[in-house]
Amino acid sequence: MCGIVGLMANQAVNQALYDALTVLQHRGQDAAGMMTWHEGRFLLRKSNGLVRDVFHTRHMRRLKGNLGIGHVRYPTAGSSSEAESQPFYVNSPYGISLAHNGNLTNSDQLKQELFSSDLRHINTSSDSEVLLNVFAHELGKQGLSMGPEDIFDAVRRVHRRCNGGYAAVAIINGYGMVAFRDPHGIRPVVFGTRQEEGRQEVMIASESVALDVGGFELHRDLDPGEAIFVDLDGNIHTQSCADNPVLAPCIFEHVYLARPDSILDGAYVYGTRMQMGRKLGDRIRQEWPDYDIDVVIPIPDTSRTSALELAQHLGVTYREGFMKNRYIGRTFIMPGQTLRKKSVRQKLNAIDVEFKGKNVLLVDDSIVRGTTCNEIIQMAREAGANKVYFASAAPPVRYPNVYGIDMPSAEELIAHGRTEAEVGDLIGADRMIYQDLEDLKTACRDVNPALEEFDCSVFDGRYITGDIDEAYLNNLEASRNDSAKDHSAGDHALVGMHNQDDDQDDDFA
Ligand SMILES: O=P(O)(O)OC[C@H]1O[C@H](OP(=O)(O)OP(=O)(O)O)[C@H](O)[C@@H]1O
Ligand SMILES: NC(=O)CC[C@H](N)C(=O)O
Ligand SMILES: [Mg+2]
Repeated sequence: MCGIVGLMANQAVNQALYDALTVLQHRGQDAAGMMTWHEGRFLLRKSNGLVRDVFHTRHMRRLKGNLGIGHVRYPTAGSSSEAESQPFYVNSPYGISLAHNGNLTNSDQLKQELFSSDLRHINTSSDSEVLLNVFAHELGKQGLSMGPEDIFDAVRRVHRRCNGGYAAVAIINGYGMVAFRDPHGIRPVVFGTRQEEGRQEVMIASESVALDVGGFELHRDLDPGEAIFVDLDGNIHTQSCADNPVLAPCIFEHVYLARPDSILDGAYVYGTRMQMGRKLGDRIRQEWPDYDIDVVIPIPDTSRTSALELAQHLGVTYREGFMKNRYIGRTFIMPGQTLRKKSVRQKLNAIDVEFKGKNVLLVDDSIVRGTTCNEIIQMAREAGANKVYFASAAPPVRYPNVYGIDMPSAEELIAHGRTEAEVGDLIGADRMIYQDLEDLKTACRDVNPALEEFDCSVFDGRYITGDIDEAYLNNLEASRNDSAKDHSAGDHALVGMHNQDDDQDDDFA
């Protein structure tokens, strides 16, 4: 769940892209990058760190041009090295740069094909470099003087070759900006426009909040399998490029990933989270009619929306019993369990008076590894709570994610192979309440009834792309579990395959 953005404007795009990346920061905290296009040349700045740390004034000054794309990264493949941060670039055909959110599930096979049939070399272990090269190869079949139809044909062939979840935005040198979404629409991508001195400017982004901050009017989401091409005059062309598109967006975007003020596939995330709170309230009423909860306390940030609605629905007092350190980012998307665990205590602190002698219901949006709830329950007890109940606005997370969320290992998921009550015991809760999966889906459909299907694989183990088997999951677990990552976390100092520039002062200044 990285964040992507692309902008075709009639003025310099660097600041607007920076602003958009800042509001997409919750989708990736490991690395950030921006590629602009100016007078037939690509200009790149990318590095590890938050947006504010990666782009300094000297970089911004050099990111010239009226066309550009940007990326914030949360790795799901390869390493967290700066060399695998995005956007990526290939010189042939035309010169293409691409930023990707998601995860390809057949990237090993594609890499092989790229080498042996397409005569292309992949220099990193990133699946996004694979996606770019497949796109480039397919585009290369079109020859010179391409039109929108040729680009859509290339995307059609990308869909036939690539499996998994992907939303991507790209610049084609001399032609314009392209974006496409996988045939299940697993990862989100929207587009919108604004008028600037009578001319249309177009932004494409993972979430609508990026458009809001730039004053763009949201047109719509890309449909599953659809591509959009914006030519250099700002004209928009769209086409469905998949053989059998079926919208099945990742439901975890609504649970946790997206910002509540985003509208994804026609549903306000704020609204879907409120509905999750109501449904959870209904479940408590049903299964625990004589509940003795004195106060409902959310685990900031993401659970706030559903916890408030849950409290109101049950008629119980809602209190902000944990204060969040605003300078610590999201802990779930941090690399490594040691860092995640340490960060929970740094991030959240209890206000004792809200706990002392009370039966508290702590509400989180989801429990994944159990890092947060373990610490939080202890903190509630240390603050003097009488009983500590725990509710999750999502069902138990029991299966790995293969479409762009870094949950590679079933063994690391606290609910894997456990009942709800067993999880409650393990985290030390006096009672445990989980959302029901059907209720979660209904919560989203209550906001947009057109949403029929979802990717719910982390909850039900059903992988919508149909290509995930035991062997794939075993391989993923072995290569990406926490200890495997610790081993490969060595020295990622960049030795300079990319980002060379002739003024050479920037990286050393
Ligand atoms: O069971 P775990 O492995 O701890 O994962 C789940 C927790 O992680 C997320 O919080 P995070 O701190 O990432 O972000 P937030 O501030 O947006 O809630 C999520 O909101 C849960 O609180
Ligand atoms: N979270 C994502 O969307 C990750 C994109 C890509 N798979 C990477 O690892 O860089
Ligand atoms: Mg949280």
